[in-house]
Amino acid sequence: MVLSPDPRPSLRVAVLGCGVVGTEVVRLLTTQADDLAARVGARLELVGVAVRDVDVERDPVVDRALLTADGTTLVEKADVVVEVMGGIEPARSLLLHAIEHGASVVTANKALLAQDGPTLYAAADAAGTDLYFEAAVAGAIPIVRPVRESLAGDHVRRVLGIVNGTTNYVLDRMTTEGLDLDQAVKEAQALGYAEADPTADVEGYDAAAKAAILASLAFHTRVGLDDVHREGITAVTADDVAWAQRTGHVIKLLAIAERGEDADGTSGVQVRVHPALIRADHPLAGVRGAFNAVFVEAEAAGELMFYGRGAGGVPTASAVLGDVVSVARHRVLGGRGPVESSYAALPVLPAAAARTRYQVRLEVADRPGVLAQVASALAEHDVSIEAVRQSPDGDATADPAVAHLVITTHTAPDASLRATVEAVAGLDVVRSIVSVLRVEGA
Ligand SMILES: NC(=O)C1=CN([C@@H]2O[C@H](COP(=O)(O)OP(=O)(O)OC[C@H]3O[C@@H](n4cnc5c(N)ncnc54)[C@H](O)[C@@H]3O)[C@@H](O)[C@H]2O)C=CC1
Ligand SMILES: N[C@@H](CC=O)C(=O)O
Ligand code: NA
Repeated sequence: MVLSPDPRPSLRVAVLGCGVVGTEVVRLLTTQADDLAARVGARLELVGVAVRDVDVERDPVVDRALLTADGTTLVEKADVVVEVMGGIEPARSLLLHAIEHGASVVTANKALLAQDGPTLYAAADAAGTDLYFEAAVAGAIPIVRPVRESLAGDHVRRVLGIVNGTTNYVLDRMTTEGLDLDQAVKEAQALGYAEADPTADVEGYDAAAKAAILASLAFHTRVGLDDVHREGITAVTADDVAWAQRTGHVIKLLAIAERGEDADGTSGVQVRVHPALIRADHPLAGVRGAFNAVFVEAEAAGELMFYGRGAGGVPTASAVLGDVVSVARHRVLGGRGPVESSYAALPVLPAAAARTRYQVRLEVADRPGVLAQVASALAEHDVSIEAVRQSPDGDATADPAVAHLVITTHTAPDASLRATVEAVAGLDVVRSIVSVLRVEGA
């Protein structure tokens, strides 16, 4: 029997990078080829995969004949370029080159978008092509599209969530299995969750990049990596994790982007990433392993929650392919996806403007009147106490002259809370401040 050729046009797809995500993108492009063709209205022809070293042993799904070390030439012959190599260069130059040659681009590269998104947007705008990046924030979870498109008619007030799978996995393993940070990071690397350099995860850079991207989309304002207040999880100890549990909390690395006001009344947005205590019965506390969850609070829509797999090659490839189908459809049917929206240009406020609560653990002299001194230091800074707890039996320090206090404050500006902790640390009766953690998600 002679098969008649497929009458549909075809689009040439190039993939840059063939690691954890790239391999799964190639697998989906190959194994789902017929369904993708039906959904797009054109066959997606994989014309090449750019890698550093073509001789490295790879998953058999990747046809060796398609490998090339010359990404520049590859992108010149593609209609759609998928960038999953990570890092700033050469990813940035290759994407710009691809766009200049008229390609639509899909990237999972949050580091690049948070550093130089506006350049990529401007290039895509000038060339009349698409720039899509669903996989760059919270892996498989549809969150970029909902914030960029579905909520385009609403007024977003706040975005709060867990957007880094590696640190969530690590904190979860520390909480449930008592692993130390290094052991848990090694596991996350083996599972394909961690960035090429896991420092990006544990120091909060990856979450900060995602927070910057979400804030830019939610508030129609350019927010870059440097605008995000960032604290990672390296200072979180096993003792912090145990104390969190004792006080009915879990520790999560949170990304928070919200509208707010500075001390002088300036309205703007405040974006931060830091570990925080969350009440054990809060929905975010139940986000386990490498899963992510993002809450979006919008004026008309109310509260929305997005939950799913935030890391890993297979789930992330799903988000990449969703974007590939979208940009490919635009090439077949005409039209384009959204361009950059930064018209609101809101001021980005410092972390000091954030309103939050603190839980402070401190060691004090175990004698009458100490609590009153600590309480009055807080009151002088207008910080009120929600709860005070003394170390329970069996957990007191070995020295009977020293007591362990856990103070949880009510909400106050971060700047006041910081000043309060400094004042408390300076009291004669205070031996040491053991830890200071924010409490979120009241
Ligand atoms: N692994 C995950 O769970 C997720 C990763 N991402 C993002 O996806 C991108 C890729 O991540 P992974 O696949 O995990 O990284 P990976 O390190 O496993 O893969 C990157 C691949 O790109 C190749 N590459 C790097 N520089 C190159 C160059 N100059 N020329 C040719 N090839 C080059 C590397 O050799 C490697 O094979 C990154 O931007 C990452 O942030 C996004 C969401 C989830
Ligand atoms: N390293 C990232 C991968 C996805 O973005 C993470 O752990 O979340
Ligand atoms: Na996503």
